Parts: sequence; structure tokens; C-alpha cells
Amino acid sequence: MRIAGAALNQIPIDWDNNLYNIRTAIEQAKAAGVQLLCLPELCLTGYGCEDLFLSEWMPQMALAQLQKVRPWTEGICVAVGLPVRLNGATYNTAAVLRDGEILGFAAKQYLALDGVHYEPRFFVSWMAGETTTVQWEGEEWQLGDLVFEHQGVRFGFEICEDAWRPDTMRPAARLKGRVDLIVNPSASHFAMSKTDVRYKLVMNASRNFECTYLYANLLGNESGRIVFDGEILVARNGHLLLRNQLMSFKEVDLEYIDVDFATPLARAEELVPLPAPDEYRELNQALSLALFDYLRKARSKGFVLSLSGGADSCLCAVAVAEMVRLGVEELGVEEFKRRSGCFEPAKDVVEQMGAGGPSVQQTGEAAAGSSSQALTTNQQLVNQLLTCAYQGTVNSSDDTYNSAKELAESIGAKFYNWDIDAEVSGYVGKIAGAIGRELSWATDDLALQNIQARVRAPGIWLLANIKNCLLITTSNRSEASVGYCTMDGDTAGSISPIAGVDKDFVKKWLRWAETELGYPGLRHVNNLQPTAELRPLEEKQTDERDLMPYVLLNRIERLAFYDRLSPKQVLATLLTEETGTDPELLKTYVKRFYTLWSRNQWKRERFAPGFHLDDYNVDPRSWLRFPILSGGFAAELEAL
Ligand SMILES: Nc1ncnc2c1ncn2[C@@H]1O[C@H](COP(=O)(O)OP(=O)(O)OC[C@H]2O[C@@H]([n+]3cccc(C(=O)O)c3)[C@H](O)[C@@H]2O)[C@@H](O)[C@H]1O
Ligand SMILES: Nc1ncnc2c1ncn2[C@@H]1O[C@H](COP(=O)(O)OP(=O)(O)OP(=O)(O)O)[C@@H](O)[C@H]1O
Ligand SMILES: NC(=O)CC[C@H](N)C(=O)O
Repeated sequence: MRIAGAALNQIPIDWDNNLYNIRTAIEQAKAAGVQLLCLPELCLTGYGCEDLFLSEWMPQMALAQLQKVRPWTEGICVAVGLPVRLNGATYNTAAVLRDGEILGFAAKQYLALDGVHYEPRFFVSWMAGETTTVQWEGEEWQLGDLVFEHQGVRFGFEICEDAWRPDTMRPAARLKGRVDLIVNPSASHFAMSKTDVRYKLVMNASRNFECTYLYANLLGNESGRIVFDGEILVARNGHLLLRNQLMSFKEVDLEYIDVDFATPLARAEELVPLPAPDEYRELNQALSLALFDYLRKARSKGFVLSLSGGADSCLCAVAVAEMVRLGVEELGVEEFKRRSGCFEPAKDVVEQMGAGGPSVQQTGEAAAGSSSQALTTNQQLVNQLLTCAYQGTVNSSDDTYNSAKELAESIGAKFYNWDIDAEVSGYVGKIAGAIGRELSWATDDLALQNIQARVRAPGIWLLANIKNCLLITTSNRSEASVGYCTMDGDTAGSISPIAGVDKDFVKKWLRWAETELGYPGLRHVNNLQPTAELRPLEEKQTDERDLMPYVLLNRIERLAFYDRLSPKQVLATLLTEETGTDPELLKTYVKRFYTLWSRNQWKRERFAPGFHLDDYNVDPRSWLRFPILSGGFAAELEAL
């Protein structure tokens, strides 16, 4: 039998988009002679519909939309994910359709509640072995723990999280021996290195439950924060039959394989491992697709970025350039432009920019570039999609200016340069007059730092509004943990692409990108110490001097909020791991971390939407909840 999975790039309650992709997948499958097709979890409504799943009308609407899919299934068997609401409870199901008929609804038994997933809020889990019926306009179908049969092949379901439970509990345990095929429609979030876990899960399931296992994940940045990698896997008795390229920019990625169910296949002795994951490359692909989908789904025209020449903003600039490179590589220029929604349909990029084509140099007072050589096609696209500005003060250095300018020019971004000293002095003078004293670094250190970061916000927002662009804010996970940022200053923005990535990884990624992706424009930043440049230059402010080494900050953060250890346990772990560091200093760092962490929860509540890219993040709306007001670990830190 020819079986297939299709990864779909869906949008919550965008019925036209979702049905269009479902239809495209079914048509492609039929054209390829596929007999059985698995579509991802909740693909009809979108996975990220949140509290809409709790309404009566939305699941009802989904059932109505499912009727439109029926005629498309003439000659093929298709599993389509949708919510079904019965007696005040919503179930997460996969409908099986064939030849225009609905054969039944398989219901999810185990709901995901790990980090970014919050399913028990929306759904009720289905009891193993139970079935009921669904009625709709005079028709009635079975719903629950069901086994189906198509052309002599018996199949049952695990829906995403069902497969992540112990072998003794999961639905596959009950399906073993009763089916030839287990189908898994999924909405499994991306995290670096996770594909390896998923691969083992599917391979082991096919081996331990002696079946063929067909797995299909959602694709893209569906609803804002979570990225799906569109993984399709088929394994049989521990042998891999199919694994696709992840993170496609296409709306539909259909993959199929022939399985001879009639001919036995010996169980694999051992699983063939995947090559070790390349986290730098994975992050690059996930970030690129996440940005592309966010841009087009938010119907914006591009990005604006306050580019300091430091690590965080440089990474964000390269991410946009990589979004263009990877998107064009897969889709081609015209399709990339069409899908982005950022370009006039009939006009060419070059045409839009004037007869001579664009150059890096900007005209007028804001011009900063000096090079006037013609840009490559990708640079022209970046030029349309990314506008950067360096906003210096008396505390800024030539190093960061050169870093920003060279990087922006090398990727083709528009680059402006202005200083904000007049605005800073204006505010400082005004307030000094009001309170009747001068402000000084000796008495007003933080206030004088923060006003500089804040004064950068209005101008860059103005530019974003004029251009109808998303304003990128460059916050990373490490600074979010300790609130090392100025609220409404450097946190100002509408999208925070690297808020889930720690600073140590940011620095390592940039070194990798300079050589492996070929961005020589990163050479400056890769030689710079991270610095806020908010104090007078002679003070040589660096992040790590203000805080602690980023590697340690990252380690403490992980131990405290991923491993969920107490402050005492965190310190004890560090003392065994960091034998070369003074124990008193380690204690100071642990105290500083927890104190800053507690004080700054309110800031984490106010960050712009960020992507989930690592195995955890500190965003209260997607992974980590913590009280805004708390005792701040006072007793626990005192006892250290
Ligand atoms: N629970 C709570 N709920 C609501 N608000 C709360 C609060 N606790 C304090 N606050 C308020 O928070 C305000 C202080 O926060 P905020 O004004 O943001 O600033 P703050 O946290 O005092 O200082 C910002 C820190 O970030 C560093 N920084 C800033 C900018 C850029 C960079 C860089 O790396 O480039 C680094 C800077 O060196 C400094 O250490 C105060 O007005 C305080 O009243
Ligand atoms: N001189 C500047 N021009 C433009 N934007 C700036 C400038 N200084 C700071 N910013 C903005 O404030 C953000 C926060 O600064 P931060 O120091 O945390 O990040 P970074 O400068 O990108 O990296 P690093 O911390 O490694 O120096 C920057 O990413 C940038 O968006
Ligand atoms: N949608 C789900 O059930 C996802 C759950 C699963 N833990 C995963 O991350 O893949």
C-alpha cells in the first residue's frame, strides 16, 4: 500500500487557508497514487486555537467544514484532525474519511501539558476502550478508541502525546497485534535536538509494537510562538522507511512510501541512529521559518531593527537575511515574494527601487553606506524587508558603529545612523529642572542608563509605523531572566525572535554563522565583549561585569527553572561542577540570580511575543509561570 503523511502550514480558524492546504495535500496524494494519507493533529482548525476550543460554536463550525472535505476523499483514505464537542466537553480527534464518507473519529487519550502545551485546559482525554457516537444533520458516526481497516490493512491511532507516554500505558500497547499500522497525526513543537527524540520514539514504537508507524507533524509558525518542523516519519518493525527534510517553506509537504504489508519484515536488532543534531543549523532553519510565517501571517511589510552592532541585534539581522536565503533557495524568488505578501504583485524588486537598481547607500541625511555596488537578488530582497538604524550616544564606541554598519551593508539591509544625545539631554535637563538638581552618574546611575535605552524607542517605532513593519526587539533569554534590559527601551517592539535563546548560545551561533554561513560582516561583533554602552566609555561597562559570566548565569537558570532545584541545591551543584571558581563568588552569583529573577517577573510578563526554540524558555505565556510579587527567595538565600 502507498501511504503518505503531509505536513501542513495552518493558521488558527483560517478556514480558507486550512481547507486549501488540506485539499492540496489530498489532490497531490491522489495524483501520486497514495491510498492512505495522514494529516496533522487539529489541522482543520489549527492546533493553537486556545480557548476557542472551549466554545460551542467553533468545534461545530469545524464539523461543518469537515463536510467540505468529504467529496475530495473519493478513492483515498484520509485522517483529518479536528476538535469535536460533546455534552460540554471538547475532544481532540482524527476523523477518518474515505470515498466521501466519514468512517469515524479516533480520540486522543493523553493530553500534552509539557511546557508550551496546555491541552487539559481545552480538551478532555478519551478513555481507552470506550466509544460513543457523534450526530450531525441526520448522520451518526462512531467516536473514541477505534480500529479501522482500509484495503485489508488494519490501522489504529496515537495522536501526538499518546506516543510520548510509557510503552505500557500508551494506546499502541492495546493496538499491538490488532493492527498492521499505527497512524500518528501530531502537533509537536520544535526544540533544538528534539527531532532525535522523535525519531527514536517512532522507530522504537514500530519495533516494540511490531507494526508500521506513520507520523505527520504540523509545519511552520502556526500561531505566533511555537514552531512546527513538519516532520514526516515512516518506520516498520524498527527500520526507517521515510524521513523528510524539516522546516519546509512550502504550505504543504507531502511524502509517501510503499509498504508491502503482506510480506513480513524481521524486527530490527538495533536502531540505526541519526547523525548527531546540528543545533546551530536547526536554530537557523527554525528561526527563518518562524520569522517568515510571522511576517506574512501578521500581514506586515518587513522588519525594523535598532542595530547596535552587538551580538543580539546582529543575530536578529542575520536571521532576516537567512529567512530570505533559505526561503528563496526552496521557493525561488517569485514564489518567495508572493508568499511573503510584502511585494507589489506585478513589480520586480529592482523596478520598485528605481531604474538603476538599489545600492547599499541611502540618500539624504540618514545615509550611512558608502558602497554603491549592485546588490545580489537576495540582498535586494533583504533591502526591502529589513531596515536598521544605529542610534549612538556619547557612550557609544566606534567598534559597535562599525560592526553595525558593516553587517547591515553586507546583507543588503537599509541602514540609517543618527545620534540621540539631544533627546537624552532634553529629557535629563527637563527632569533636573523639575526636581531642582542635576542628575549625575554618582547618584542616578540606573536612571541615566535607562533614559538612553528608552530614548531609542520612539524613533525606531516611528520608522516601523511609517513602513508598516514589525519592530524587532532583541531580548535574549539570559537578560530576560535577570531583567537586564530597560522596559519600554530596548524591550520595545512587536516581535522578540531570540527571547528563548540564551546569550552564551547567541555568541557561539554568531561565530558559527560567520564561517559556516559565510557572513564576514560578523567579524567585528565576534571580537566584541557584550556591552550595554550605557555608562561613560571609560567605565568599560560589560554585561558580564554587571551580572556574572553568561555561562554561569545560564547554568544557574537551567538548574533553577528547568531542573526545578532549590537555591541550596543549585549552589551545591555549582560547587561540584565549578571547582576552579571561588565558592564565595558562586554563592554571590546564585544570590544575585535569584534576586534579579524575582524582581523582574513583571518584565517577563511584558516582553513582545517570542519563539520557543530551546527545550525551555522563561516566557510566562508559553513555558514558565512565576508570581509577579513574591518573597523573592529571601529565606532560602539567607540560608545559603
Ligand atoms: N514588581 C514590579 N512591577 C512593576 N514595576 C516594577 C516592579 N519592580 C520594580 N518595578 C519598576 O521597574 C522600574 C525599573 O525597571 P527599568 O526601568 O526597566 O530598569 P532597571 O531594571 O532598574 O534597570 C535596567 C537594567 O538593565 C540594564 N540594561 C538596560 C538596557 C540595555 C541593556 C543592554 O544590555 O544593552 C542593559 C541596565 O544596565 C540596568 O542594569 C522601576 O521604575 C520600578 O519601579
Ligand atoms: N547604539 C545603538 N544603536 C542602535 N540600537 C542600540 C544601540 N545600543 C543598544 N541598542 C539596542 O538595544 C538593544 C539591547 O542592547 P544589548 O546590549 O542587550 O544587545 P546587543 O547590543 O545587540 O548585544 P550585546 O549585549 O552583545 O552588546 C540592542 O540589541 C539594540 O537593539
Ligand atoms: N500535541 C502534542 O500532544 C505534543 C506533545 C508532545 N509532548 C510533543 O512535544 O511532541
